[in-house]
Amino acid sequence: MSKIAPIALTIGEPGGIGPELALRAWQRRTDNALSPFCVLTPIRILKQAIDQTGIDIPLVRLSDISETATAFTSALPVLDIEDTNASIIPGTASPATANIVIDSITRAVELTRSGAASAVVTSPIQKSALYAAGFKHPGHTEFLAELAGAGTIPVMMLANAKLRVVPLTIHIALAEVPKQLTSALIGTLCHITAKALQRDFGIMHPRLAIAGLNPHAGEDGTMGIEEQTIMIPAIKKLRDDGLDVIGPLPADTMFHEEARAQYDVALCPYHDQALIPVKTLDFHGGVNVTLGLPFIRTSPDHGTALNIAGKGIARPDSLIAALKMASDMAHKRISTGA
Ligand SMILES: NC(=O)c1ccc[n+]([C@@H]2O[C@H](COP(=O)([O-])OP(=O)(O)OC[C@H]3O[C@@H](n4cnc5c(N)ncnc54)[C@H](O)[C@@H]3O)[C@@H](O)[C@H]2O)c1
Ligand SMILES: N[C@H](C(=O)O)[C@H](O)COP(=O)(O)O
Repeated sequence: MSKIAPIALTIGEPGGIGPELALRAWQRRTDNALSPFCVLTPIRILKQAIDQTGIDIPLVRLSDISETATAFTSALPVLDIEDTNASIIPGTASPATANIVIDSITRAVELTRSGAASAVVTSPIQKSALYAAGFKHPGHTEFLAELAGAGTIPVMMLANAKLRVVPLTIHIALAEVPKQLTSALIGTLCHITAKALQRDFGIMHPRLAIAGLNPHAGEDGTMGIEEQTIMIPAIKKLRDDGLDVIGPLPADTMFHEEARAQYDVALCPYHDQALIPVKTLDFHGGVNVTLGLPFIRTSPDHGTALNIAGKGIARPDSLIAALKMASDMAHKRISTGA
């Protein structure tokens, strides 16, 4: 298999489960055949997680990310981020550590864009704590798009072995959804999704299914008109462009097993419509991947889980799945030259 550069893993919210999951993932590196990764963080955050959880693994401070592969066999590699020395309390998210969280993401993107890292894998952030510190982006997805440069349109996709979903609108109030859902938005996001499924997931003829916004996909315009005015014209245009698209489908009946067999990805007008089925079908196997970026980014599908942070009981499955997906994507891009 081709060799890839190391994966850059961000620390996420230090008071959440991110630090202990990094320890656990390294601990299970051999069983899961994980590609070498390093964590971008002040090392004391991982030392504290070791003390608190009892996950007793060796750490090694790198002077350069290129040392990751050699170090990875015997210790978890750590690349330093400037410390604010703010105290960290497991189970409490704090704006005082926002600079660490943001620097870790920014540095991971720099390393990946320069080719020193093959992918960014992000640990969960506590959005409210970052907002309190002045962070202006709804989440990673939008922040990464800004770091990627003007004109980047990021597409959030969550995937597990049973389902792939894309929310067409992301972190906005439900009342805003009908205002932001346009034919142009649907068209653009469907094209980005189809291209990414071809390039990174080996699905050469992707089948897209679009969920309606209203109950029963509007019941022919009697329960809402957005299907008629926005969604059906967008789907017609996408078919004219050569894409395999069905919809708008009633959202309540498109996620059972036989229905899921009809498509490769479901695109849904709003966040919860897309994320509830995927997280319900397989929470611990889910990965959040951002399509449309000029670099690879994946993430576990769960959040900071403050209620269990520091106890050593958080499951690393989703982080491991995210690390594996990032590595698979990087290998595929090398082998196909894509
Ligand atoms: N990629 C990200 O950065 C990301 C993703 C989702 C949520 N979040 C943020 O996380 C914060 C908390 O969100 P939430 O409470 O809705 O969701 P959550 O995923 O943090 O927690 C939901 C439930 O699942 C459990 N859980 C989560 N991960 C687990 C794991 N690895 N092992 C065992 N149990 C686990 C938690 O204990 C909790 O009971 C919010 O600020 C949210 O915005 C961030
Ligand atoms: N919407 C995602 C979820 O609920 O899993 C999550 O908040 C992550 O968003 P970012 O990757 O943009 O931070």
